[in-house]
Amino acid sequence: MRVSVIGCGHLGAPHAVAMAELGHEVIGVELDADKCRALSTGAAPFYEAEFPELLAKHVGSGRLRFTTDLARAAEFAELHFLAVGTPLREDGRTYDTRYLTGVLESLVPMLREPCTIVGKSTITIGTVAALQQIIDARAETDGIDLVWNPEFLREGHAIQDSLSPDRIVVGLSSTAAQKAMEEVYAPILARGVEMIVTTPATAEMIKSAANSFLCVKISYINALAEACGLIDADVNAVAHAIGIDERIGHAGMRPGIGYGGGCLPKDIAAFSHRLGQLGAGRAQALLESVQDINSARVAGAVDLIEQAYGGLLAGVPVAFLGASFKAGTSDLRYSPALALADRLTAHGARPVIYDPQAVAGVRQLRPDLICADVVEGALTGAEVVVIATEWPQFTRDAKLPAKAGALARGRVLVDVRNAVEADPWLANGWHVWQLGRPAQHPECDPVPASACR
Ligand SMILES: NC(=O)c1ccc[n+]([C@@H]2O[C@H](COP(=O)([O-])OP(=O)(O)OC[C@H]3O[C@@H](n4cnc5c(N)ncnc54)[C@H](O)[C@@H]3O)[C@@H](O)[C@H]2O)c1
Ligand SMILES: O=c1ccn([C@@H]2O[C@H](COP(=O)(O)OP(=O)(O)O[C@H]3O[C@H](CO)[C@@H](O)[C@H](O)[C@H]3O)[C@@H](O)[C@H]2O)c(=O)[nH]1
Repeated sequence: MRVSVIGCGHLGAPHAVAMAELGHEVIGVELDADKCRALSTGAAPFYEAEFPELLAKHVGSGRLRFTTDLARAAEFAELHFLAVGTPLREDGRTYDTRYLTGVLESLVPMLREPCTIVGKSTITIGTVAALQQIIDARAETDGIDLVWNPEFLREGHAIQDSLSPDRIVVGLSSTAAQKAMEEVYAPILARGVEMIVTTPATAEMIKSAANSFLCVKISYINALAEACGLIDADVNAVAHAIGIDERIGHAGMRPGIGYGGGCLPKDIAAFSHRLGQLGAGRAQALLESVQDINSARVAGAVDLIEQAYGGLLAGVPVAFLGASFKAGTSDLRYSPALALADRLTAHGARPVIYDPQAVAGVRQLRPDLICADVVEGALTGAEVVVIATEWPQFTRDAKLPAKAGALARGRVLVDVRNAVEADPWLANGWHVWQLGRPAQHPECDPVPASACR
């Protein structure tokens, strides 16, 4: 098929590449000229595994092109994916849909043939009906169908999730639209992936419900981490043990400093507000308490760092490892790691940030923060080492404890992602602190933490 992808960011660019990999002719439309230029030369504008290779392959073959000119897409494609951003408005609880409405207001009058417009951006309940009105008012030809096809990809797994999704959800209202969706996803459907064909309203609900449930799970284990901290119990052991029951599962049960990123925080905020508007007060109250738990995580991490250091943090040099909102991405949107760096700074600490993929982004976004180009730069002279993002370079490198020991002044490791394997750190004389777990000490483990101070 001839396909366009309008908005080539963290969702749209991998989706465009995936569509080319499925065999379609693809034109990506990206408003940001620098990003568009980079993509056109096969250069990835952000870190995402497997993306650069497939981008170069399909730009090279000519099957995938990028432009800033929407008119080229209007003329070329029989199916248009919308993948522009839907950030929160300043009120912090409703989506700003101006990018979606802007694209539709421009695109629809340019269309000369019947075609399918497929929304992938995340929206709230009732938005498709409002967007349909734009099409009805501006279309100059019949046969323009609007479908909502929410996306479930995770950053860091964007290619894999696009090519092998768990399910495909399509909210639509015509058989022509259903045929178009079956055609564009045919190679995936042929592998047995289920396509859930439903109404636009149900598709909107499915996406909001999925992301908010992920938040519920994360906040549940994080609330248990708080409780474990009160009784010297081990939340990692709790998560492991309860997750063996397949009704609970291990996925999405890693305790830490809370969910961040460009999706979960905004999506649960918008969904809970919308539920309130719709009169679903109990569901709204549930999601509000999930958000409260999440908001408290960063402050809890500062308390743990103070406890681990054994005093106030004013003037204390901290090796701050990690800045992106999770491992596997350079994305800094709503990063709990950056929020923690800010809070430590507000307590007078002196964090020096190192991240394997996000240092350039931090320097651009937050020139006030101090960054190091290499991990050694952050470690040198540190009194405390904080693992703020669970990159395997920090959590699985057995040589890091000795390297850190040679460069740092203190031997205090605080892992606010509960992801580190403690043994190599303990063997190198480090004290290891994690959220909702008893501290581990080199000489006197398994004696309770308080006995070591
Ligand atoms: N990031 C993810 O993993 C993910 C996953 C599922 C759903 N989503 C949803 O997808 C949407 C996009 O998210 P994102 O993370 O890719 O955002 P993003 O900010 O990375 O990308 C959006 C892109 O759209 C471009 N754009 C804006 N207006 C445009 C226009 N008129 N024409 C062409 N391009 C335009 C922007 O320049 C930007 O590059 C959001 O609704 C988000 O909630 C994102
Ligand atoms: O057990 C866990 C899992 C995740 N997180 C945190 O939760 C946030 C989100 O993680 P993840 O869900 O992996 O990242 P995203 O790439 O933002 O993906 C989510 O948001 C996308 C945008 O809507 C959806 O498409 C995906 O299905 C959904 O997982 C990050 O800060 C993680 O560190 C935890 O703290 N514990």
